[in-house]
Amino acid sequence: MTTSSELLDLSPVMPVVVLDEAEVAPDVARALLAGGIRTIELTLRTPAALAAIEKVASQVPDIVVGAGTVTTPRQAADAADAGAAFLVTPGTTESLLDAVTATGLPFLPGAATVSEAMRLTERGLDTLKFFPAAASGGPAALKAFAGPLPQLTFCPTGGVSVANAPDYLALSNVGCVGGSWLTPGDAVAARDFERIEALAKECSALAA
Ligand SMILES: O=C(O)C(=O)C[C@H](O)[C@H](O)COP(=O)(O)O
Repeated sequence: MTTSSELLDLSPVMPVVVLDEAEVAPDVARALLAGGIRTIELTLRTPAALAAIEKVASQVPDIVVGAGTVTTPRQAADAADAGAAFLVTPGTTESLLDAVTATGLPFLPGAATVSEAMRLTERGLDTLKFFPAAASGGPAALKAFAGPLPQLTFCPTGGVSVANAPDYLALSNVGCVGGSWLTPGDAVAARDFERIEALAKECSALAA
């Protein structure tokens, strides 16, 4: 996997995962894989995140592990050092873009408006995260983006569910959707990997 566009082709849903304990990360990744999901975005929202990325990268080589919630240049470098294979940012600033580009990793920069998407196009980028998707207009907004900006492909995230994912996935400019519902906090805390696998199966059956 060398490009962000290939990243979106791996699974119809990119799990957005928040972990409080790094130890559980490999089993969460294995449950997702068993359910047919081939990517995992571990968000840098918790102190455990970088260690979790390291563990998945070294122990579960069949899943493509990335870092999400990358909001500072330092986090971009730290995630790359931890072994992240891709980076995801909720929004973009010039310094953050410089830092994620410097890692050499594929990345999904966040945009919520046409102007933000156009600025990223000026930087040579064509594969973006649309965040917060539901609050920014949902599928109707993305469908409208495709008129003036048909060259862009999005991963909408934020308020996406198994129920509304098909509405996004049916659009010409959506490669996959992202969401946290595959790995509910209570399922992770209870080590209920069967539930995570079942949620992953439901997602991998969605048509991309
Ligand atoms: O953490 C980030 O980098 C984000 O940009 C936000 C997450 O992708 C969304 O918060 C997930 O949204 P839900 O699936 O609605 O829980």
